[in-house]
Amino acid sequence: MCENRPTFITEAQVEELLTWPAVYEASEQALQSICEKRTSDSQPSAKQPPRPFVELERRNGLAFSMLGYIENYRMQSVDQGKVFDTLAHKIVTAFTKNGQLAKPLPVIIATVFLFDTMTGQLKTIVEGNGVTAWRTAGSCMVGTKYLYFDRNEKCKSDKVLGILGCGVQGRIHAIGISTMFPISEIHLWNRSVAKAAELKKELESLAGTFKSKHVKIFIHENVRDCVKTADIIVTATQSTSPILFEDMVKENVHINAVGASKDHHSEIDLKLYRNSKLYVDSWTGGKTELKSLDCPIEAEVGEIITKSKALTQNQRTIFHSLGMAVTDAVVAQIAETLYLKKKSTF
Ligand SMILES: NC(=O)C1=CN([C@@H]2O[C@H](COP(=O)(O)OP(=O)(O)OC[C@H]3O[C@@H](n4cnc5c(N)ncnc54)[C@H](O)[C@@H]3O)[C@@H](O)[C@H]2O)C=CC1
Ligand SMILES: O=C([O-])C1=[NH+]CCC1
Repeated sequence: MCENRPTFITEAQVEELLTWPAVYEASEQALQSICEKRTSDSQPSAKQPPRPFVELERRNGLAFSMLGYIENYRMQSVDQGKVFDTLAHKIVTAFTKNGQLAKPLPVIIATVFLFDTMTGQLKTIVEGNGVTAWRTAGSCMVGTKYLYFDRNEKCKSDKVLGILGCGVQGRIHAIGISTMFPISEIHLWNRSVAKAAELKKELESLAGTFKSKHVKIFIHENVRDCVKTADIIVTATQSTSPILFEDMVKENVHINAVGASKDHHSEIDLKLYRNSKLYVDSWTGGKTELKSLDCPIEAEVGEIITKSKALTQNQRTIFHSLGMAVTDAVVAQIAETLYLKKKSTF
């Protein structure tokens, strides 16, 4: 049925093509697109149903599917003046024993399929682990800007970043946030200190590319020491019980909650949730995947961006990033657009 074979974009190519300004811009558009309330004609719009999960108990495996359509969005840093629309489907598998294979594989493997929005034909397959990592950091960067840096004047100078969990997500959030925002100190904690030490080394080698040129990096043996001076915290572990408690954090802190396993809210103690203002990437995700969290949700970040809801000043904020199909769609779209541009110049 397909006249041409789909284009295939590898993880290595994704890494080469993506840039932080483009991912930030795309994530901001995606977070606005899902807001039900329209505040302007230029606001992008989108559809993304809740994601279905399939468990393969006997194989220690899990699969879920994320389908999304986003239209009327712009990415000036990718293609000036172009109005994009993207239909994408990401399939994620998580097989917990992959690391123990003779030839180890990542536990999580994601693949994004991009379809022609005029004909519905499959046009591009993008290996999706990099897309997932960059787009998750992209959402948290937008959350950090609107929920923290825009909060009040006190938030404008150099800030301290605390990273809990130094795996794929902890790493990419440390890099993305320090690239886009004035971060003077990065504090790292991981269950095994060796992994935090590895990330420290990598961040030191990248420090010249960060917004603050003299960033200092520290590793800690416990969470309390890691977060005690942090203005912005990222939780990116698979902890099934709370690791972050209210008496550990500063009054005005902003927390990006990324990790946790099946129970999306297990990293943060309930008292800290209840004494913070809780924001989500999407109401759909919040209402389904945070159903068992006994704490009210204030708003979607998109509602703050579009000003359909006001942000209360001087508050502690938690941004719960659950993951959205449309953020995968826009970041895969950056990769496809830049890949085809590069190919056409050869
Ligand atoms: N919100 C979103 O959109 C996304 C969320 N995630 C979630 O983020 C989390 C991290 O994912 P990755 O960085 O890809 O995984 P990873 O395996 O690369 O890193 C996970 C880190 O968590 C730590 N960890 C594991 N169990 C722990 C425990 N019980 N207590 C404390 N630390 C523990 C490990 O030491 C490791 O450094 C996962 O829960 C994953 O499901 C992943 C992708 C997108
Ligand atoms: O949104 C996403 O892609 C994921 N959330 C948890 C693991 C991957």
